[in-house]
Amino acid sequence: MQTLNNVHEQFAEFFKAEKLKPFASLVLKKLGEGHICLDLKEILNGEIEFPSLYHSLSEMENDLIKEPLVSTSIDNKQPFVLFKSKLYLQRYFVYETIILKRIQVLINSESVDFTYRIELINKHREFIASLFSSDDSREGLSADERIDWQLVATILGLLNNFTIITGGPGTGKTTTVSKLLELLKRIDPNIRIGLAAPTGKAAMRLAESLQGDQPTTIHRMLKTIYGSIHFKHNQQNPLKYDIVIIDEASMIDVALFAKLLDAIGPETRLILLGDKDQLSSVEAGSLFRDLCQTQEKVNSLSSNKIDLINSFIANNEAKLTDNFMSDKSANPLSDHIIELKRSRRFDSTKGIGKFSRAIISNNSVEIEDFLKSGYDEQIHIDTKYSPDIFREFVKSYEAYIQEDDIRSALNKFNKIRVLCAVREGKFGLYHINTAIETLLNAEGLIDSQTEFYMNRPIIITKNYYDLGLFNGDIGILRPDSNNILMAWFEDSEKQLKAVLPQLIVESETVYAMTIHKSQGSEYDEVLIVLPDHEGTHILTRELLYTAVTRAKLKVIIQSSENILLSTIDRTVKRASGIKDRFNDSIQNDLWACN
Ligand SMILES: Nc1ncnc2c1ncn2[C@@H]1O[C@H](COP(=O)(O)OP(=O)(O)OP(=O)(O)O)[C@@H](O)[C@H]1O
Repeated sequence: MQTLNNVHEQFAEFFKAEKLKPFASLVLKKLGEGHICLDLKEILNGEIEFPSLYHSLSEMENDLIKEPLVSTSIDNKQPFVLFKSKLYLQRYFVYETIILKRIQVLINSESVDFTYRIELINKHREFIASLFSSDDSREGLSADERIDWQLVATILGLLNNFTIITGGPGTGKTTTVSKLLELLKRIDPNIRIGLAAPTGKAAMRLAESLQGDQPTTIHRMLKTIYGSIHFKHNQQNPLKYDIVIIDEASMIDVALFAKLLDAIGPETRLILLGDKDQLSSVEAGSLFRDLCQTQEKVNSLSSNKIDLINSFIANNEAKLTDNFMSDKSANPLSDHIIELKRSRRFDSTKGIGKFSRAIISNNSVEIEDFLKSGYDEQIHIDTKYSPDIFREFVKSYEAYIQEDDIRSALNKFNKIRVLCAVREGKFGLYHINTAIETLLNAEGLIDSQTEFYMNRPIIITKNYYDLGLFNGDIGILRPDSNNILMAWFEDSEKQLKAVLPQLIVESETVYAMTIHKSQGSEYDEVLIVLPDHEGTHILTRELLYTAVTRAKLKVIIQSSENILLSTIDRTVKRASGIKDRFNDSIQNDLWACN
Protein backbone atom coordinates (compact mmCIF):
# COMPACT_ATOMS: atom_id res chain seq x y z
CA MET A 1 0.00 0.00 0.00
CA GLN A 2 1.47 3.37 -0.98
CA THR A 3 0.96 6.64 0.87
CA LEU A 4 1.23 10.27 -0.10
CA ASN A 5 4.01 12.39 1.26
CA ASN A 6 4.39 16.03 2.10
CA VAL A 7 6.03 17.33 -1.07
CA HIS A 8 3.26 15.96 -3.23
CA GLU A 9 0.59 17.24 -0.88
CA GLN A 10 2.18 20.71 -0.93
CA PHE A 11 2.07 20.62 -4.73
CA ALA A 12 -1.61 19.70 -4.56
CA GLU A 13 -2.27 22.65 -2.20
CA PHE A 14 -1.75 24.99 -5.17
CA PHE A 15 -5.03 23.75 -6.53
CA LYS A 16 -8.10 25.17 -4.85
CA ALA A 17 -10.40 22.30 -5.84
CA GLU A 18 -10.72 19.99 -2.82
CA LYS A 19 -11.69 16.88 -4.80
CA LEU A 20 -8.77 17.30 -7.19
CA LYS A 21 -6.09 17.69 -4.49
CA PRO A 22 -5.45 14.02 -3.64
CA PHE A 23 -5.40 13.15 -7.37
CA ALA A 24 -2.99 15.99 -8.13
CA SER A 25 -0.74 14.89 -5.32
CA LEU A 26 -0.73 11.30 -6.57
CA VAL A 27 0.01 12.24 -10.18
CA LEU A 28 3.14 14.04 -9.03
CA LYS A 29 4.18 11.19 -6.77
CA LYS A 30 3.74 8.72 -9.64
CA LEU A 31 5.88 10.88 -11.93
CA GLY A 32 8.62 10.83 -9.32
CA GLU A 33 8.46 7.03 -9.35
CA GLY A 34 8.86 6.87 -13.12
CA HIS A 35 5.21 6.57 -14.22
CA ILE A 36 3.90 8.84 -16.96
CA CYS A 37 0.44 9.02 -15.43
CA LEU A 38 -1.78 7.91 -12.58
CA ASP A 39 -3.77 4.82 -13.45
CA LEU A 40 -7.09 5.32 -11.67
CA LYS A 41 -7.58 1.56 -11.52
CA GLU A 42 -4.86 1.42 -8.86
CA ILE A 43 -6.98 3.59 -6.58
CA LEU A 44 -10.07 1.51 -7.23
CA ASN A 45 -8.18 -1.74 -6.55
CA GLY A 46 -6.92 -0.38 -3.23
CA GLU A 47 -3.25 -0.48 -4.35
CA ILE A 48 -2.91 3.17 -3.34
CA GLU A 49 -4.14 4.73 -0.13
CA PHE A 50 -6.75 7.33 -1.02
CA PRO A 51 -8.81 9.65 1.19
CA SER A 52 -12.15 9.19 -0.66
CA LEU A 53 -13.97 5.96 -1.30
CA TYR A 54 -14.92 5.21 -4.90
CA HIS A 55 -16.95 2.22 -6.04
CA SER A 56 -16.30 2.45 -9.76
CA LEU A 57 -13.99 4.05 -12.29
CA SER A 58 -16.85 6.00 -13.81
CA GLU A 59 -17.67 7.52 -10.43
CA MET A 60 -14.06 8.70 -10.13
CA GLU A 61 -13.92 9.92 -13.73
CA ASN A 62 -17.21 11.82 -13.34
CA ASP A 63 -15.80 13.69 -10.37
CA LEU A 64 -12.63 14.53 -12.26
CA ILE A 65 -14.38 15.63 -15.46
CA LYS A 66 -16.37 18.17 -13.45
CA GLU A 67 -13.14 19.85 -12.36
CA PRO A 68 -12.35 22.95 -14.47
CA LEU A 69 -8.62 22.13 -14.25
CA VAL A 70 -9.11 18.73 -15.86
CA SER A 71 -9.47 18.34 -19.59
CA THR A 72 -10.21 15.27 -21.67
CA SER A 73 -8.40 16.63 -24.70
CA ILE A 74 -4.95 17.90 -25.51
CA ASP A 75 -6.40 20.93 -27.29
CA ASN A 76 -7.33 22.69 -24.07
CA LYS A 77 -4.62 23.99 -21.82
CA GLN A 78 -5.77 22.72 -18.41
CA PRO A 79 -2.95 21.36 -16.20
CA PHE A 80 -4.46 17.85 -16.07
CA VAL A 81 -5.71 15.51 -18.77
CA LEU A 82 -8.00 12.59 -18.06
CA PHE A 83 -7.83 9.96 -20.77
CA LYS A 84 -8.92 6.32 -20.73
CA SER A 85 -9.01 6.14 -16.91
CA LYS A 86 -5.55 7.66 -16.58
CA LEU A 87 -4.78 11.09 -15.19
CA TYR A 88 -1.81 12.95 -16.65
CA LEU A 89 -0.05 16.23 -16.14
CA GLN A 90 -0.81 17.95 -19.43
CA ARG A 91 2.82 18.07 -20.54
CA TYR A 92 3.21 14.30 -20.18
CA PHE A 93 0.02 13.65 -22.10
CA VAL A 94 1.43 15.84 -24.87
CA TYR A 95 4.71 13.85 -24.85
CA GLU A 96 2.87 10.55 -25.07
CA THR A 97 0.67 11.87 -27.85
CA ILE A 98 3.62 13.16 -29.88
CA ILE A 99 5.26 9.73 -29.62
CA LEU A 100 2.16 7.89 -30.78
CA LYS A 101 1.42 10.28 -33.60
CA ARG A 102 4.98 10.50 -34.93
CA ILE A 103 5.28 6.72 -35.03
CA GLN A 104 1.93 6.55 -36.78
CA VAL A 105 3.08 9.12 -39.36
CA LEU A 106 6.30 7.16 -39.99
CA ILE A 107 4.44 3.90 -40.42
CA ASN A 108 1.71 5.40 -42.62
CA SER A 109 4.28 6.95 -44.93
CA GLU A 110 5.83 3.53 -45.62
CA SER A 111 3.18 2.59 -48.16
CA VAL A 112 4.41 5.34 -50.54
CA ASP A 113 7.81 3.71 -51.00
CA PHE A 114 6.82 0.11 -50.44
CA THR A 115 6.92 -1.08 -54.07
CA TYR A 116 10.17 0.76 -54.73
CA ARG A 117 11.81 -0.76 -51.66
CA ILE A 118 10.71 -4.27 -52.63
CA GLU A 119 12.32 -3.66 -56.03
CA LEU A 120 15.54 -2.59 -54.26
CA ILE A 121 15.53 -5.73 -52.15
CA ASN A 122 15.10 -7.86 -55.24
CA LYS A 123 17.83 -5.95 -57.06
CA HIS A 124 20.28 -6.51 -54.17
CA ARG A 125 19.11 -10.04 -53.41
CA GLU A 126 22.53 -11.60 -53.92
CA PHE A 127 24.30 -9.06 -51.77
CA ILE A 128 21.78 -9.48 -48.96
CA ALA A 129 22.17 -13.24 -49.13
CA SER A 130 25.97 -12.86 -48.99
CA LEU A 131 25.69 -10.80 -45.78
CA PHE A 132 23.82 -13.62 -44.12
CA SER A 133 25.55 -16.63 -45.63
CA SER A 134 26.66 -17.88 -42.24
CA ASP A 135 27.45 -21.57 -42.25
CA ASP A 136 27.47 -21.94 -38.48
CA SER A 137 25.68 -24.93 -37.11
CA ARG A 138 22.15 -24.56 -35.79
CA GLU A 139 22.35 -27.81 -33.90
CA GLY A 140 21.25 -27.66 -30.28
CA LEU A 141 19.37 -24.38 -30.87
CA SER A 142 15.70 -23.90 -30.05
CA ALA A 143 13.28 -23.47 -32.98
CA ASP A 144 13.22 -19.74 -32.24
CA GLU A 145 17.01 -19.45 -32.18
CA ARG A 146 17.31 -21.30 -35.48
CA ILE A 147 15.60 -18.47 -37.31
CA ASP A 148 18.00 -15.77 -38.44
CA TRP A 149 16.26 -12.84 -36.77
CA GLN A 150 19.15 -10.61 -37.83
CA LEU A 151 18.13 -11.19 -41.45
CA VAL A 152 14.49 -10.52 -40.57
CA ALA A 153 15.44 -7.27 -38.82
CA THR A 154 17.60 -6.17 -41.75
CA ILE A 155 14.87 -6.74 -44.34
CA LEU A 156 12.32 -4.95 -42.16
CA GLY A 157 14.81 -2.13 -41.57
CA LEU A 158 15.02 -1.76 -45.36
CA LEU A 159 11.27 -1.80 -45.87
CA ASN A 160 10.15 0.22 -42.85
CA ASN A 161 10.41 3.83 -41.77
CA PHE A 162 10.17 2.80 -38.14
CA THR A 163 11.79 -0.32 -36.70
CA ILE A 164 12.58 -1.51 -33.20
CA ILE A 165 15.32 -4.10 -32.79
CA THR A 166 15.44 -5.52 -29.29
CA GLY A 167 17.56 -8.31 -27.88
CA GLY A 168 19.62 -9.36 -24.89
CA PRO A 169 23.37 -8.86 -24.64
CA GLY A 170 25.36 -10.14 -27.58
CA THR A 171 22.34 -11.02 -29.72
CA GLY A 172 23.77 -8.97 -32.58
CA LYS A 173 21.87 -5.69 -32.50
CA THR A 174 24.95 -3.72 -33.55
CA THR A 175 25.99 -6.40 -36.05
CA THR A 176 22.54 -6.22 -37.65
CA VAL A 177 22.69 -2.46 -37.91
CA SER A 178 26.14 -2.56 -39.40
CA LYS A 179 24.90 -4.99 -42.09
CA LEU A 180 21.86 -2.81 -42.73
CA LEU A 181 24.10 0.26 -43.10
CA GLU A 182 26.37 -1.60 -45.48
CA LEU A 183 23.36 -2.43 -47.58
CA LEU A 184 21.91 1.07 -47.46
CA LYS A 185 25.28 2.54 -48.46
CA ARG A 186 25.47 0.15 -51.38
CA ILE A 187 22.01 1.22 -52.49
CA ASP A 188 22.83 4.91 -52.00
CA PRO A 189 26.49 5.80 -51.38
CA ASN A 190 25.44 9.34 -50.38
CA ILE A 191 22.98 8.25 -47.74
CA ARG A 192 22.96 10.57 -44.68
CA ILE A 193 23.22 8.53 -41.49
CA GLY A 194 22.68 9.81 -37.95
CA LEU A 195 23.84 7.58 -35.07
CA ALA A 196 23.22 8.39 -31.41
CA ALA A 197 22.79 6.98 -27.93
CA PRO A 198 21.42 8.47 -24.70
CA THR A 199 24.83 8.75 -22.99
CA GLY A 200 28.34 9.58 -24.12
CA LYS A 201 29.53 6.19 -22.89
CA ALA A 202 26.93 4.31 -24.92
CA ALA A 203 27.76 6.45 -27.96
CA MET A 204 31.43 5.57 -27.53
CA ARG A 205 30.66 1.85 -27.39
CA LEU A 206 28.59 2.18 -30.56
CA ALA A 207 31.51 4.01 -32.20
CA GLU A 208 33.80 1.11 -31.32
CA SER A 209 31.43 -1.37 -33.00
CA LEU A 210 30.48 0.66 -36.06
CA GLN A 211 33.65 1.89 -37.62
CA GLY A 212 33.31 4.75 -40.05
CA ASP A 213 30.13 6.40 -38.81
CA GLN A 214 30.57 8.68 -35.82
CA PRO A 215 27.86 8.30 -33.15
CA THR A 216 26.99 11.10 -30.75
CA THR A 217 24.58 11.64 -27.86
CA ILE A 218 20.90 12.28 -28.58
CA HIS A 219 21.19 15.70 -26.92
CA ARG A 220 24.03 16.67 -29.22
CA MET A 221 22.27 15.26 -32.27
CA LEU A 222 19.14 17.30 -31.50
CA LYS A 223 21.30 20.35 -30.61
CA THR A 224 20.72 21.68 -27.13
CA ILE A 225 19.55 25.28 -26.76
CA TYR A 226 21.45 26.65 -23.76
CA GLY A 227 19.12 27.22 -20.78
CA SER A 228 16.10 25.71 -22.56
CA ILE A 229 14.33 22.36 -22.41
CA HIS A 230 13.83 22.53 -26.18
CA PHE A 231 16.21 21.56 -28.98
CA LYS A 232 17.15 23.25 -32.25
CA HIS A 233 15.84 20.25 -34.16
CA ASN A 234 12.09 19.70 -33.89
CA GLN A 235 9.06 19.22 -36.12
CA GLN A 236 9.68 22.58 -37.85
CA ASN A 237 13.41 21.90 -38.24
CA PRO A 238 13.73 18.11 -38.58
CA LEU A 239 17.03 16.25 -38.61
CA LYS A 240 18.61 16.18 -42.06
CA TYR A 241 19.28 12.45 -42.19
CA ASP A 242 17.90 9.67 -44.35
CA ILE A 243 18.24 7.25 -41.45
CA VAL A 244 18.61 7.77 -37.71
CA ILE A 245 19.78 4.90 -35.52
CA ILE A 246 19.51 5.16 -31.75
CA ASP A 247 21.26 2.64 -29.52
CA GLU A 248 20.39 1.84 -25.87
CA ALA A 249 16.91 3.21 -26.51
CA SER A 250 15.56 1.62 -23.30
CA MET A 251 17.34 4.40 -21.38
CA ILE A 252 15.38 7.23 -23.03
CA ASP A 253 12.75 8.95 -20.88
CA VAL A 254 9.39 10.09 -22.20
CA ALA A 255 10.36 13.76 -22.66
CA LEU A 256 13.50 13.01 -24.70
CA PHE A 257 11.70 10.28 -26.64
CA ALA A 258 9.01 12.76 -27.67
CA LYS A 259 11.58 15.42 -28.64
CA LEU A 260 13.56 12.90 -30.64
CA LEU A 261 10.51 11.66 -32.52
CA ASP A 262 9.35 15.22 -33.09
CA ALA A 263 12.62 15.89 -34.92
CA ILE A 264 12.26 12.87 -37.25
CA GLY A 265 10.61 13.99 -40.48
CA PRO A 266 8.50 11.59 -42.58
CA GLU A 267 11.41 11.26 -45.02
CA THR A 268 13.73 9.84 -42.37
CA ARG A 269 13.81 6.22 -41.25
CA LEU A 270 14.16 5.62 -37.54
CA ILE A 271 15.69 2.47 -36.02
CA LEU A 272 15.69 2.00 -32.26
CA LEU A 273 18.02 -0.57 -30.71
CA GLY A 274 17.87 -1.75 -27.12
CA ASP A 275 17.15 -4.46 -24.63
CA LYS A 276 13.52 -4.25 -23.54
CA ASP A 277 14.30 -6.20 -20.37
CA GLN A 278 16.85 -3.70 -19.06
CA LEU A 279 16.18 -0.93 -16.59
CA SER A 280 14.23 1.99 -17.94
CA SER A 281 15.31 5.61 -17.72
CA VAL A 282 15.85 7.26 -14.36
CA GLU A 283 13.24 9.86 -15.37
CA ALA A 284 9.60 9.08 -16.12
CA GLY A 285 8.63 6.54 -18.75
CA SER A 286 9.67 3.16 -20.09
CA LEU A 287 8.81 3.91 -23.68
CA PHE A 288 10.99 1.33 -25.36
CA ARG A 289 9.52 -1.48 -23.28
CA ASP A 290 5.99 -0.07 -23.59
CA LEU A 291 6.31 -0.08 -27.37
CA CYS A 292 7.67 -3.65 -27.35
CA GLN A 293 4.74 -4.67 -25.17
CA THR A 294 2.16 -3.38 -27.62
CA GLN A 295 2.55 -6.79 -29.24
CA GLU A 296 0.95 -9.73 -27.48
CA LYS A 297 3.57 -11.91 -29.12
CA VAL A 298 7.02 -10.68 -30.14
CA ASN A 299 8.12 -11.05 -33.76
CA SER A 300 4.67 -10.82 -35.32
CA LEU A 301 4.78 -10.47 -39.06
CA SER A 302 2.30 -10.07 -41.88
CA SER A 303 2.07 -12.91 -44.38
CA ASN A 304 3.63 -10.96 -47.29
CA LYS A 305 6.69 -10.10 -45.17
CA ILE A 306 7.02 -13.74 -44.10
CA ASP A 307 7.00 -14.84 -47.76
CA LEU A 308 9.57 -12.22 -48.71
CA ILE A 309 11.93 -13.12 -45.85
CA ASN A 310 11.53 -16.87 -46.44
CA SER A 311 12.63 -16.34 -50.03
CA PHE A 312 16.12 -15.64 -48.60
CA ILE A 313 16.24 -18.77 -46.47
CA ALA A 314 17.25 -22.04 -48.06
CA ASN A 315 17.10 -24.23 -44.99
CA ASN A 316 13.50 -25.30 -44.36
CA GLU A 317 14.11 -25.60 -40.63
CA ALA A 318 15.13 -21.97 -40.44
CA LYS A 319 12.11 -20.60 -42.32
CA LEU A 320 9.46 -18.49 -40.63
CA THR A 321 6.31 -20.46 -39.95
CA ASP A 322 2.69 -19.34 -39.73
CA ASN A 323 3.19 -19.14 -35.95
CA PHE A 324 4.73 -15.74 -36.51
CA MET A 325 1.89 -14.48 -38.66
CA SER A 326 -0.14 -11.66 -37.23
CA ASP A 327 -3.23 -9.82 -38.27
CA LYS A 328 -2.01 -6.27 -38.87
CA SER A 329 -5.43 -4.85 -38.11
CA ALA A 330 -5.11 -6.24 -34.58
CA ASN A 331 -1.58 -5.10 -34.00
CA PRO A 332 -0.40 -1.75 -35.32
CA LEU A 333 3.29 -2.43 -34.67
CA SER A 334 3.51 -5.88 -36.23
CA ASP A 335 6.31 -5.97 -38.83
CA HIS A 336 8.01 -3.18 -36.86
CA ILE A 337 9.44 -4.85 -33.75
CA ILE A 338 11.96 -7.64 -33.96
CA GLU A 339 13.51 -9.42 -31.05
CA LEU A 340 16.89 -11.06 -31.72
CA LYS A 341 16.93 -14.35 -29.87
CA ARG A 342 20.34 -15.89 -30.14
CA SER A 343 23.16 -14.55 -28.02
CA ARG A 344 26.55 -14.97 -29.65
CA ARG A 345 28.28 -13.87 -26.48
CA PHE A 346 26.66 -16.19 -23.97
CA ASP A 347 25.72 -19.82 -23.91
CA SER A 348 22.05 -19.98 -22.93
CA THR A 349 22.59 -23.28 -21.10
CA LYS A 350 25.03 -22.02 -18.47
CA GLY A 351 26.73 -19.05 -16.83
CA ILE A 352 25.70 -15.46 -17.50
CA GLY A 353 23.45 -16.47 -20.44
CA LYS A 354 21.40 -18.92 -18.40
CA PHE A 355 21.36 -16.83 -15.20
CA SER A 356 20.25 -13.61 -16.92
CA ARG A 357 17.42 -15.45 -18.69
CA ALA A 358 16.37 -17.06 -15.42
CA ILE A 359 16.23 -13.62 -13.79
CA ILE A 360 14.12 -12.02 -16.48
CA SER A 361 11.70 -14.94 -16.67
CA ASN A 362 11.70 -15.28 -12.84
CA ASN A 363 12.52 -18.97 -13.25
CA SER A 364 12.68 -19.95 -9.59
CA VAL A 365 13.84 -23.52 -10.29
CA GLU A 366 16.93 -22.34 -12.16
CA ILE A 367 17.61 -19.55 -9.67
CA GLU A 368 17.42 -22.09 -6.82
CA ASP A 369 19.92 -24.27 -8.71
CA PHE A 370 22.36 -21.38 -8.92
CA LEU A 371 21.78 -20.59 -5.24
CA LYS A 372 22.28 -24.20 -4.17
CA SER A 373 25.59 -24.62 -5.95
CA GLY A 374 26.53 -20.96 -5.40
CA TYR A 375 29.03 -21.28 -8.19
CA ASP A 376 29.41 -21.94 -11.89
CA GLU A 377 32.26 -20.88 -14.13
CA GLN A 378 30.76 -17.41 -14.64
CA ILE A 379 28.31 -16.84 -11.77
CA HIS A 380 29.25 -16.84 -8.11
CA ILE A 381 26.58 -16.05 -5.52
CA ASP A 382 28.02 -15.16 -2.11
CA THR A 383 25.17 -15.09 0.39
CA LYS A 384 27.59 -14.48 3.29
CA TYR A 385 28.97 -11.14 2.05
CA SER A 386 32.42 -12.65 2.53
CA PRO A 387 35.06 -9.93 3.19
CA ASP A 388 37.65 -12.17 1.52
CA ILE A 389 35.72 -12.34 -1.72
CA PHE A 390 35.23 -8.56 -1.61
CA ARG A 391 38.95 -7.98 -0.91
CA GLU A 392 40.02 -10.40 -3.64
CA PHE A 393 37.85 -8.61 -6.23
CA VAL A 394 38.97 -5.15 -5.16
CA LYS A 395 42.62 -6.19 -5.41
CA SER A 396 42.12 -6.54 -9.17
CA TYR A 397 42.16 -2.72 -9.29
CA GLU A 398 45.89 -3.08 -8.75
CA ALA A 399 46.26 -3.73 -12.50
CA TYR A 400 45.33 -0.16 -13.52
CA ILE A 401 47.18 1.41 -10.60
CA GLN A 402 50.43 -0.34 -11.56
CA GLU A 403 50.02 0.53 -15.25
CA ASP A 404 52.19 3.52 -16.22
CA ASP A 405 50.58 4.34 -19.53
CA ILE A 406 47.45 6.44 -18.85
CA ARG A 407 45.41 5.15 -21.78
CA SER A 408 46.17 1.53 -20.85
CA ALA A 409 45.42 2.32 -17.19
CA LEU A 410 41.99 3.71 -18.15
CA ASN A 411 41.41 0.63 -20.24
CA LYS A 412 42.40 -1.68 -17.37
CA PHE A 413 40.27 0.26 -14.89
CA ASN A 414 37.27 -0.18 -17.15
CA LYS A 415 37.62 -3.97 -17.21
CA ILE A 416 36.15 -4.47 -13.75
CA ARG A 417 33.59 -2.72 -11.61
CA VAL A 418 31.76 -3.00 -8.32
CA LEU A 419 28.06 -2.30 -8.89
CA CYS A 420 25.75 -1.18 -6.07
CA ALA A 421 21.97 -1.19 -6.12
CA VAL A 422 21.61 1.72 -3.69
CA ARG A 423 23.66 4.72 -2.54
CA GLU A 424 23.06 4.74 1.21
CA GLY A 425 23.65 2.15 3.91
CA LYS A 426 26.27 -0.45 4.71
CA PHE A 427 26.11 -1.96 1.23
CA GLY A 428 25.39 1.30 -0.55
CA LEU A 429 27.65 3.11 -2.98
CA TYR A 430 29.19 5.64 -0.56
CA HIS A 431 30.12 3.10 2.06
CA ILE A 432 31.45 0.60 -0.47
CA ASN A 433 33.65 3.21 -2.17
CA THR A 434 35.09 4.15 1.23
CA ALA A 435 35.65 0.46 2.04
CA ILE A 436 37.52 0.01 -1.25
CA GLU A 437 39.68 3.07 -0.57
CA THR A 438 40.49 1.66 2.88
CA LEU A 439 41.52 -1.67 1.37
CA LEU A 440 43.65 -0.10 -1.37
CA ASN A 441 45.26 2.21 1.19
CA ALA A 442 46.09 -0.78 3.37
CA GLU A 443 47.69 -2.47 0.37
CA GLY A 444 49.80 0.63 -0.21
CA LEU A 445 48.24 1.06 -3.66
CA ILE A 446 46.74 4.50 -3.08
CA ASP A 447 47.04 7.28 -0.55
CA SER A 448 43.56 8.77 -0.25
CA GLN A 449 44.19 11.27 2.54
CA THR A 450 43.43 14.20 0.26
CA GLU A 451 40.37 14.71 -1.95
CA PHE A 452 42.42 14.64 -5.14
CA TYR A 453 44.91 11.81 -5.03
CA MET A 454 46.95 9.87 -7.54
CA ASN A 455 44.92 7.16 -9.34
CA ARG A 456 41.57 8.20 -7.87
CA PRO A 457 38.95 7.10 -10.43
CA ILE A 458 36.11 9.58 -10.91
CA ILE A 459 32.79 9.72 -12.72
CA ILE A 460 31.37 13.03 -13.93
CA THR A 461 27.84 13.65 -12.63
CA LYS A 462 26.77 16.58 -14.82
CA ASN A 463 27.44 17.78 -18.35
CA TYR A 464 30.39 20.18 -18.70
CA TYR A 465 29.73 21.31 -22.25
CA ASP A 466 32.59 23.83 -22.21
CA LEU A 467 35.08 21.12 -21.21
CA GLY A 468 33.60 18.51 -23.54
CA LEU A 469 32.88 16.23 -20.58
CA PHE A 470 29.54 14.61 -19.98
CA ASN A 471 27.54 12.98 -17.24
CA GLY A 472 28.86 9.43 -16.92
CA ASP A 473 32.36 10.08 -18.32
CA ILE A 474 35.01 8.22 -16.33
CA GLY A 475 38.59 9.31 -15.74
CA ILE A 476 41.53 8.77 -13.41
CA LEU A 477 43.75 11.24 -11.62
CA ARG A 478 47.41 11.24 -12.67
CA PRO A 479 50.11 13.94 -12.86
CA ASP A 480 50.89 15.55 -16.20
CA SER A 481 54.42 16.24 -17.49
CA ASN A 482 54.60 19.30 -15.17
CA ASN A 483 53.70 17.13 -12.22
CA ILE A 484 50.28 18.75 -11.88
CA LEU A 485 47.57 16.30 -10.87
CA MET A 486 45.03 16.14 -13.69
CA ALA A 487 41.89 14.11 -14.39
CA TRP A 488 42.44 12.06 -17.55
CA PHE A 489 39.64 10.98 -19.86
CA GLU A 490 39.44 9.34 -23.25
CA ASP A 491 37.09 10.96 -25.77
CA SER A 492 35.02 9.20 -28.44
CA GLU A 493 37.96 9.38 -30.85
CA LYS A 494 40.17 7.69 -28.26
CA GLN A 495 42.10 10.91 -27.68
CA LEU A 496 43.33 11.57 -24.14
CA LYS A 497 42.04 14.70 -22.50
CA ALA A 498 43.40 16.17 -19.23
CA VAL A 499 41.35 18.51 -17.06
CA LEU A 500 42.15 20.09 -13.68
CA PRO A 501 40.08 18.08 -11.18
CA GLN A 502 39.15 21.31 -9.39
CA LEU A 503 37.18 22.31 -12.51
CA ILE A 504 34.96 19.25 -12.36
CA VAL A 505 33.62 19.38 -8.84
CA GLU A 506 30.45 17.55 -9.81
CA SER A 507 32.13 14.19 -9.90
CA GLU A 508 32.49 11.27 -7.51
CA THR A 509 34.77 8.34 -6.77
CA VAL A 510 33.92 5.36 -8.95
CA TYR A 511 35.56 2.14 -7.79
CA ALA A 512 31.92 1.29 -7.21
CA MET A 513 29.06 2.80 -9.19
CA THR A 514 25.30 2.42 -9.17
CA ILE A 515 23.75 -0.15 -11.47
CA HIS A 516 21.74 2.68 -13.02
CA LYS A 517 24.93 4.51 -14.00
CA SER A 518 26.48 1.33 -15.40
CA GLN A 519 23.82 1.03 -18.11
CA GLY A 520 25.35 1.24 -21.54
CA SER A 521 28.76 0.04 -20.26
CA GLU A 522 30.40 -3.38 -20.24
CA TYR A 523 33.12 -4.93 -18.11
CA ASP A 524 34.93 -8.24 -18.06
CA GLU A 525 34.00 -8.84 -14.43
CA VAL A 526 31.53 -7.27 -12.04
CA LEU A 527 30.88 -7.61 -8.33
CA ILE A 528 27.23 -6.79 -7.61
CA VAL A 529 26.41 -5.76 -4.04
CA LEU A 530 22.76 -5.79 -2.97
CA PRO A 531 21.61 -4.25 0.34
CA ASP A 532 21.05 -6.68 3.20
CA HIS A 533 17.57 -5.51 4.03
CA GLU A 534 14.23 -5.23 2.25
CA GLY A 535 12.16 -2.13 1.99
CA THR A 536 13.28 -0.63 -1.27
CA HIS A 537 11.24 -0.77 -4.43
CA ILE A 538 14.49 -0.19 -6.33
CA LEU A 539 15.41 -3.88 -6.10
CA THR A 540 13.78 -5.35 -9.20
CA ARG A 541 14.58 -8.12 -11.64
CA GLU A 542 15.28 -5.50 -14.32
CA LEU A 543 17.91 -3.93 -12.05
CA LEU A 544 19.62 -7.25 -11.38
CA TYR A 545 19.38 -8.30 -15.04
CA THR A 546 20.99 -5.01 -16.09
CA ALA A 547 23.81 -5.51 -13.55
CA VAL A 548 24.45 -9.14 -14.50
CA THR A 549 24.48 -8.41 -18.23
CA ARG A 550 27.15 -5.70 -17.79
CA ALA A 551 29.69 -8.52 -17.42
CA LYS A 552 31.24 -10.44 -20.29
CA LEU A 553 33.19 -13.03 -18.31
CA LYS A 554 32.30 -13.21 -14.65
CA VAL A 555 29.69 -12.06 -12.13
CA ILE A 556 29.94 -12.20 -8.34
CA ILE A 557 26.79 -11.32 -6.41
CA GLN A 558 26.91 -10.49 -2.72
CA SER A 559 23.37 -10.78 -1.42
CA SER A 560 21.34 -12.79 1.01
CA GLU A 561 19.20 -15.51 -0.51
CA ASN A 562 15.98 -13.75 0.53
CA ILE A 563 16.96 -10.42 -0.95
CA LEU A 564 18.07 -12.06 -4.19
CA LEU A 565 14.82 -14.01 -4.54
CA SER A 566 12.61 -11.06 -3.67
CA THR A 567 14.55 -8.84 -6.09
CA ILE A 568 13.97 -11.31 -8.91
CA ASP A 569 10.31 -11.60 -7.94
CA ARG A 570 9.69 -7.84 -8.20
CA THR A 571 9.25 -6.34 -11.64
CA VAL A 572 9.18 -2.71 -12.73
CA LYS A 573 5.71 -1.50 -13.61
CA ARG A 574 5.40 1.96 -15.04
CA ALA A 575 1.99 3.30 -15.93
CA SER A 576 1.57 4.79 -19.38
CA GLY A 577 -1.16 4.90 -21.98
CA ILE A 578 1.08 3.68 -24.83
CA LYS A 579 -0.29 0.16 -25.18
CA ASP A 580 -3.97 1.07 -24.77
CA ARG A 581 -3.73 4.08 -27.00
CA PHE A 582 -1.93 2.16 -29.73
CA ASN A 583 -4.52 -0.56 -29.63
CA ASP A 584 -7.34 1.99 -29.58
CA SER A 585 -5.90 3.61 -32.67
CA ILE A 586 -6.95 0.46 -34.51
CA GLN A 587 -10.53 1.25 -33.68
CA ASN A 588 -9.86 4.70 -35.10
CA ASP A 589 -10.02 6.48 -31.82
CA LEU A 590 -7.14 8.58 -32.98
CA TRP A 591 -5.93 9.71 -29.57
CA ALA A 592 -8.51 12.40 -29.13
CA CYS A 593 -6.25 15.15 -30.29
CA ASN A 594 -4.22 16.69 -33.06
N1 LIG B 1 25.43 -13.60 -37.13
C1 LIG B 1 26.55 -13.64 -36.43
N2 LIG B 1 27.48 -14.59 -36.69
C2 LIG B 1 28.61 -14.65 -35.96
N3 LIG B 1 28.92 -13.79 -34.96
C3 LIG B 1 28.03 -12.84 -34.66
C4 LIG B 1 26.80 -12.71 -35.37
N4 LIG B 1 26.12 -11.68 -34.84
C5 LIG B 1 26.87 -11.17 -33.84
N5 LIG B 1 28.02 -11.85 -33.74
C6 LIG B 1 29.11 -11.59 -32.78
O1 LIG B 1 28.55 -11.58 -31.47
C7 LIG B 1 29.10 -10.55 -30.68
C8 LIG B 1 27.97 -9.65 -30.18
O2 LIG B 1 27.39 -8.98 -31.28
P1 LIG B 1 26.87 -7.49 -31.16
O3 LIG B 1 27.88 -6.63 -30.49
O4 LIG B 1 26.39 -7.07 -32.50
O5 LIG B 1 25.64 -7.72 -30.19
P2 LIG B 1 24.77 -6.63 -29.43
O6 LIG B 1 23.41 -7.18 -29.31
O7 LIG B 1 24.90 -5.31 -30.11
O8 LIG B 1 25.52 -6.64 -28.04
P3 LIG B 1 25.46 -5.63 -26.82
O9 LIG B 1 24.52 -4.53 -27.13
O10 LIG B 1 25.06 -6.46 -25.69
O11 LIG B 1 26.87 -5.18 -26.72
C9 LIG B 1 30.10 -9.82 -31.55
O12 LIG B 1 31.37 -10.34 -31.29
C10 LIG B 1 29.67 -10.18 -32.95
O13 LIG B 1 30.76 -10.18 -33.86
